[in-house]
Amino acid sequence: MSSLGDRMTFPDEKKLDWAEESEEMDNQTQTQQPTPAPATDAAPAEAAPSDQTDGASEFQMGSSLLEPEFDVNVKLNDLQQDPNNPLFSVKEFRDLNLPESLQKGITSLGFTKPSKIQERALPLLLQNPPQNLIGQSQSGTGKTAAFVLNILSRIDLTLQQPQALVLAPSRELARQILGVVQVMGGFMEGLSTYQAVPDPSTRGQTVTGQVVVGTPGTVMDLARRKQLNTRGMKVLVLDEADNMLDQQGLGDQCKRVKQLLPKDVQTVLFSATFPQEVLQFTQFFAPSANQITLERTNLTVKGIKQMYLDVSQDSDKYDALIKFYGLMTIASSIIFVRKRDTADELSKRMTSEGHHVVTLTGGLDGVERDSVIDQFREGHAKVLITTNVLARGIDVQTVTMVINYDIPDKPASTGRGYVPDAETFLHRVGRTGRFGKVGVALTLVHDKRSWEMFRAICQELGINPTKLDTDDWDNVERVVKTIIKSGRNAKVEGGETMFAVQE
Ligand SMILES: Nc1ncnc2c1ncn2[C@@H]1O[C@H](COP(=O)(O)OP(=O)(O)OP(=O)(O)O)[C@@H](O)[C@H]1O
Repeated sequence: MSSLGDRMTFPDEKKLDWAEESEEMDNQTQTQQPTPAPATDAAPAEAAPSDQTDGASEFQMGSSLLEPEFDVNVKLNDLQQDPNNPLFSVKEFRDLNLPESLQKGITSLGFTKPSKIQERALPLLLQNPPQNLIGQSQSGTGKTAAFVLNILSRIDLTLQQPQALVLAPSRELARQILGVVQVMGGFMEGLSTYQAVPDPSTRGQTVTGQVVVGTPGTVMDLARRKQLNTRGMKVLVLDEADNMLDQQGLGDQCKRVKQLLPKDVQTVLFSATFPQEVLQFTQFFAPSANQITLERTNLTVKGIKQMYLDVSQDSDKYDALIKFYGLMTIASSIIFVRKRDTADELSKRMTSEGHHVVTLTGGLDGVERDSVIDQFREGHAKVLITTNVLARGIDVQTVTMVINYDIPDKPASTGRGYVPDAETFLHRVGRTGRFGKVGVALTLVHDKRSWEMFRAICQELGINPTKLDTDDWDNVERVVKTIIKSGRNAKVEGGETMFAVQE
């Protein structure tokens, strides 16, 4: 893959008109049981959204990617008044009839208005008798709060036993969700929680927490050893549900956990992505579920500006990366690589050149992983190098740039070779641009195969990225700054877009 011979230029292909740029429309559809609509049966598209970065600058959304030169100011209030924005809402939190203690929890998190997914999902989730829900919404639009508020509103504080279970695909995500439960439930006197992730210090403990958040393997172990009593469970949530049910190992564990829960447990599945084949399967896991789904063309977050660097060969990627970092001050960034070895290698090289980076891969033990993610969250390290283990769900507000050092791929369904993984791409880049912020996603391509994979992903997701020319780094700097300022990928003078744009 890295040989010079692989390098090809595609002057014509880069101008191909197969991905006409379109303003994606937020086409979230909502269907109530008993007639759940498949993802493709979406309601007609609404009007094209206005550009997020055109908002007035009443308060800064923290997107100062290139401090101090570029403060991109976006007014959250403006975004939440745009019916085509996923953060749009006609309701206030108080219209959702949540208990007073939860209203206080919401206020303590600084939330003023619900997002579209919160406004739509919560009335469905809070109904009695409880109903199952499959909920899809773009990355960073507040799905966690939606399922956490439902859970907390159903906890009987007089009963000291597990009543709700959240399963997440990674230790870091489980810890993050638990943190939201604790803050949001901070005004519920006597609320108890339990973190079910591998932890030798809790071995043998009986789980008494009313809300249990963990990874499927640990939860299964706890249940098997009778440390977790599942009889009183009222709610089961699978976050990143498509990933949890799709993956062989996790899927089996989730199914086995579910079998241990009461038959009438309210089952709630959330994700930014539900590929059609997984969505079909989820209906067995969450029968008769209400559904809130998105059309495939609406999955991308508009605040995330897509760019790519085209280098000559695999071994040039590192130099390009370092040059890029040398150009601008980036608040915090995440570099995604395919393999642990690459993460370690990159980390070694960047550290030796004076960059303060941390690395998180599945190769670390739990304590090390906790320490790394905490350092990154607290801003002690500005660059996090990781694999797909952190592609989903992680919410670190200061992340203004995501770099795809390697393009995400997955095993082909035929069992032979690998194919581009658009879902993982979407989740990776979704670590920035959260809840209305502006972020940048930079992808490195270096040969025919990586170019074709990237093109396939862009085509699938309707992305039209801007090419950054590595022969002219001054121009790269100018182009990146212009894109961030203008808030649009196309029509940047001096920045070649991947595909011809039809006006
Ligand atoms: N109503 C709200 N008002 C303001 N901020 C909010 C609101 N709801 C959620 N947020 C914030 O938005 C950010 C993203 O939320 P969250 O992590 O739940 O997104 P998500 O939809 O689960 O994303 P992903 O698909 O990547 O997991 C968080 O920092 C959260 O605190």
